[in-house]
Amino acid sequence: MASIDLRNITKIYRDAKRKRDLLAIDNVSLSVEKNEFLCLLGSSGCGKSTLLNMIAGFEKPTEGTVTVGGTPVDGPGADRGMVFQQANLMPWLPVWENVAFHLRLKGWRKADRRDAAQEYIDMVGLRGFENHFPAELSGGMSQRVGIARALLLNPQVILMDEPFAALDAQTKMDMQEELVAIWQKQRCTVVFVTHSVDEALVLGTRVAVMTSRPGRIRELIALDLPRPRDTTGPRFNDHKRHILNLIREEGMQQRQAAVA
Ligand SMILES: Nc1ncnc2c1ncn2[C@@H]1O[C@H](COP(=O)(O)OP(=O)(O)OP(=O)(O)O)[C@@H](O)[C@H]1O
Repeated sequence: MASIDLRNITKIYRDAKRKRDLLAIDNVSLSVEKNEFLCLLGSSGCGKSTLLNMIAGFEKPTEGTVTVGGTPVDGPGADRGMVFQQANLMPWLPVWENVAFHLRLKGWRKADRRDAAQEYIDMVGLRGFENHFPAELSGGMSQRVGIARALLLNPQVILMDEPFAALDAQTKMDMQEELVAIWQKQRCTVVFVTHSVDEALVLGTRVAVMTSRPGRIRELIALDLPRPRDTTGPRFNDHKRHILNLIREEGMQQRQAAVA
C-alpha cells in the first residue's frame, strides 16, 4: 500500500477580494511509497504548499481524495508530522518542552515528557541545549527543534515546507545531511517542498517537478544516485540540467500566456 495517495486532486481557492476563483492545483494524481523521500519542486506560486497542506489536512481538496496509509485524510493527525519554514516555537518554553509539546497536550507527566524528548533532542544534535529558550537559539538550532518536535510522535509521514530556506548555505548543507541520516534511521516517508533544484537532488529519492500555476506534475524523476550525493558529479549534473530545462520551459510558457 502506498504511504500517500493523491487521486485526481483539484484545488480552487475563492479570491473574495477580486470576486474570482483561482485554480491552484489541476487534477494531480501521485503515489508516494513507504520510506520514499519525495521532493516537490516548482516555481513560486505553483501550488507546492497547497499540495502539502492537503496531505497535512490543513486544506481540503475541491475535488479528489488524499489517503495516508490507506485512510482518507479529513484533517490534521498524529500520523503526519509537519515542519515549516519557521519553527514557530513557544518562546516561553525551553527546548525540551517545545519538543514534547504534543505530549503536554495529551496530558503526559513532566518526567515522562522530559524522557521522551531526550531521544529526539539527541537525534537532531541538540544535547546540552535542552534548557535553552528559543531566543537563545540560532535559526538552524530552531529548525532542529521543529524537526525533533515533528519526529516525537513517530509519524508515518513527515511533511516539510521549505524548512531550510532561511538558513545560511553551510548550515543548510549540514541540516540536509542530518535530515537524510534521520530519514534513513527512522524509515519514515518524507514529502519535502523546495524551489531549489540542488536541494531536491541532494535529498530526494524522487523529484516531482511541478508546472507553473495551475499546479500539475510536469515530470516525476527517480534519482538513482548514491549517497552522500556528489553535487559535482556528471550524473547529478545531468539531472540538474534536465530539471533546469523543464523549469525554464515552464517560465517561458507562463510569460507567453501572460502576453496572449
Ligand atoms: N488560502 C488561500 N487563498 C487564496 N489563494 C491562495 C491561498 N493559498 C494559496 N493561494 C494561491 O494558490 C496558489 C498556490 O499557492 P502555494 O502557496 O501553494 O504555492 P507555492 O508553490 O507553495 O508557492 P511559494 O513557493 O511561493 O511558497 C498561489 O497563486 C496562491 O496565491
